[in-house]
This record gives sequence, structure tokens and C-alpha cells, in this order.
Amino acid sequence: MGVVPRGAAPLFLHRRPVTPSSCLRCTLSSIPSPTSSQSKEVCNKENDEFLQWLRQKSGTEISSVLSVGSSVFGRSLFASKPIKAGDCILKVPFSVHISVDKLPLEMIPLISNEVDPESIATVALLAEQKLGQKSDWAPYINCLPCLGEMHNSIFWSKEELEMIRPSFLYTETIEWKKRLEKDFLTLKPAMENFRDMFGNVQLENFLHAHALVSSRAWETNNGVAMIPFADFLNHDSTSRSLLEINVKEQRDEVVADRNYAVGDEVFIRYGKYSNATLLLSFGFTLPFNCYDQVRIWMDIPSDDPLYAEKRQLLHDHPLRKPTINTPKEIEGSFLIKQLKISKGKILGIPMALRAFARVLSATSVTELEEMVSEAAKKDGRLARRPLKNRQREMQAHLILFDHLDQMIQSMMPLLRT
Ligand SMILES: C[S@@+](CC[C@H](N)C(=O)[O-])C[C@H]1O[C@@H](n2cnc3c(N)ncnc32)[C@H](O)[C@@H]1O
Repeated sequence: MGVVPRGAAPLFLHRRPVTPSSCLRCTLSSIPSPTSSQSKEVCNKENDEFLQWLRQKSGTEISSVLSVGSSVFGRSLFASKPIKAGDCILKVPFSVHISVDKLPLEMIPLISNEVDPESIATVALLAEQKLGQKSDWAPYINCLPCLGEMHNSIFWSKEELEMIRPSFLYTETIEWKKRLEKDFLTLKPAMENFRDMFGNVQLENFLHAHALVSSRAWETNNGVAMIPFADFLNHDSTSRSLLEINVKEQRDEVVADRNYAVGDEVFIRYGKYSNATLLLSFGFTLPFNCYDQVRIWMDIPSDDPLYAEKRQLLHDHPLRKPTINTPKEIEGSFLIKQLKISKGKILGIPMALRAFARVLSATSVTELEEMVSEAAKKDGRLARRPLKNRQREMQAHLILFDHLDQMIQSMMPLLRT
């Protein structure tokens, strides 16, 4: 899914069961559900109604090889026939999307373009939700998780959030919630102008609908859109299958990246997301996530005797290219991706972070000046190469090591819970 808020922060929690091997196999006629036989019937009925509706609404076959069922990841799609890598396994016409074009034209000028595109799709979803059984999308909307089933970190209690305070996700969650509250207040007057369509939408309804959008919508040519059926596919970071938009045929498609036997759950990759992004936007994390990354925050200690000189140096020689959108609070932060080997090289501690540690390790103005003249002789970038003074280079690594160690120690209580 190409629709996620800013992400990337350390996180080691699992809010949902995440063991693919414990997936329950199920087909349309037998859908295992976690509780009673009564809820199985509800689930079966919902799926039947949904598929019947989908066939009618799209006027075409969406998939001849997938069936709806449930696994530990919630609603899921399973191979109902053998699937081979390269097979196109589903085709969903654009006509079944829920997106901004479902809103009345007179409403569009009232929607500020300062709000997040996901928030605009949220308004379209709220209108369908308000219609209830009268909505053309009712069989689909009935399948969507209710508020209590959403685990996105914006829904965590104060106590739960407190447990991740050392993580950047804590700040990101709070910031993200503030942003959504602002979007809600910006969009509220437009919805009030169309009270018949929306009723009296409360912040809680907006946040729930927004989380549905952020966890199951894609960016399309028509803005952010909910794509029924495709959004029953669960995420696997190792999958190479993505939802593809076929503008010529006016439909979304998924091509299998591997063979599947009958009964296997079929996965796609929503994006190259870290666990923090997954938790913020989708409400789950992966135990093994090849796209995981951790944000390190480092600053010059306020009691450093060369504090002013180092700050000036870093101001005159930024370690990274400044980007327009870099918020102040992440200026001194560095992202470390999960260690992996690429073309024989281990990617790990970013060069900019090593350079920063070298600047921190300096104990005299002369050393700082040497860094500047060394940089001028090379490509202009400060402290990119190991310091000639081996002891000082060692010191820089120790500073880094200490910092990472402290960070890990502050996470320990988190890991024990
Ligand atoms: C696009 S929906 C997929 C269908 C969803 N399982 C359902 O019940 O409708 C995305 C949601 O599915 C769940 N999910 C998807 N992949 C998952 C995974 N690998 N582990 C845990 N939950 C997952 C999360 O709740 C996520 O917000």
C-alpha cells in the first residue's frame, strides 16, 4: 500500500499473532473463526454476500483462483486452485473503488487541499458508512474491522504508549494523532454542510475510518482509494507481489510471485515498511522484517567544552543534505536499517552517524580545523573517513557504542513485557 504517514522508528512489539505457520486453511464453504459456530455462520454469510455483491458491482470475474477465509491475520485470501508464479490472480475494476469521486461534486471545493489525501478518502468512506445498509458498498463495509479490532498505535491507551516512550514511535504516534485531529477539524465544516450525508461525525468515527483507510487503501490515479477484495490480502515483507494499477484496462491487478498450492494463504507486500510504520498505519509488526530500521537520536552533549564550536562546525558543514520537510526534531537523528549484506558490503551504521561521532570525539579546536581541511582536500564532506589519529577514531566508535548500548538498555523493559 503506497499510503503511509512518515515512518521509521525502533520497535520491538507484537500486538497481533504473527506466525504464518499457524494460519488456518479455509475456503468459502468453511471459514474457521476464533469463537463460536454462530460467528462462523456470520462470517460465512458476510463473505457470501460480499462475493455476490462484488460480482454484481464489477460485472466481471475478480478472481478464479482465490477464496476468502480467515487466518491469524484476520480476513485473508487463499488459493482455491493451484497458482503458478507469474499468474495474474486478481483483477479489480476501478469502478468498485471507494475514493473521493464518490463524494458530491459540490462538496469538493469545500475540502481544503491542506489535509492529507488519506483524510479525503476517509470522508468518502464516512459517507458510505453513514448510509449503512443503503450504501452500494454495504456488503464490503460490513466486512471491515470495527474500532475495537484496530491496533494502530494511535488507539493505544496512555499506559500502553508509556511502554514505548524510549522509541521514536511514541513521538510519531502523538504527532500523527495531532495531525489527524487537525484534519478532522478542517474537514468538519464541509461535512456539516452535508449533514444528511454524514450525520454528526465525531473525532472517534473519523479516527476509526482513517485507520481503515491507512491500513487498506492504495494511492491510485484517482487519489487514495479503498479497493475491495484486494484489501483482504495480508502483508509479507518477503513477497515481491504488489498491487499494480493497469490504467489501460482500468483495473488493479496482482501477479503471484511464487507458486501456491490449494489452501495456501496468498500474501503481497504492502511496501518496504519498517515495523514502526506497520504499527502506526496497519496495527501490526513482523518478527522478521527485512525492511526494519531504527532511528537513532544523537546530539552534542550540552556539557561538551567545545559545544559552541561543534555546533557551528555542523551548521557550516551539514552531515546530510537538508530536505525541505525535515522536521526540527529529526534533524539530529539517523536511520539505521536492519543489517544486511549487499554486493559484499554490510550496510549498517550510516556514514553521517560515524562522521557525527568523529566530530563529538574531538577535544580541541585544532582537531576540528583538521577535519575541515581534510574535507576540503576530498569531496567536501566532513569526517567521512577514519581519523588519522587512531586513538581518536577509537574514541569516536566508543561514543557510538555507548550511545547504542544506552539506547538498547532503555528498551530492555519493553522487550521483557
Ligand atoms: C489490508 S488489510 C488485510 C486484511 C485483513 N486481515 C482483514 O481482516 O480484513 C490489513 C490488515 O490486516 C492485518 N495484517 C495484514 N498482514 C498482517 C501480518 N503479516 N501480521 C499481522 N496482521 C496483518 C492487519 O490488521 C492490517 O491492518
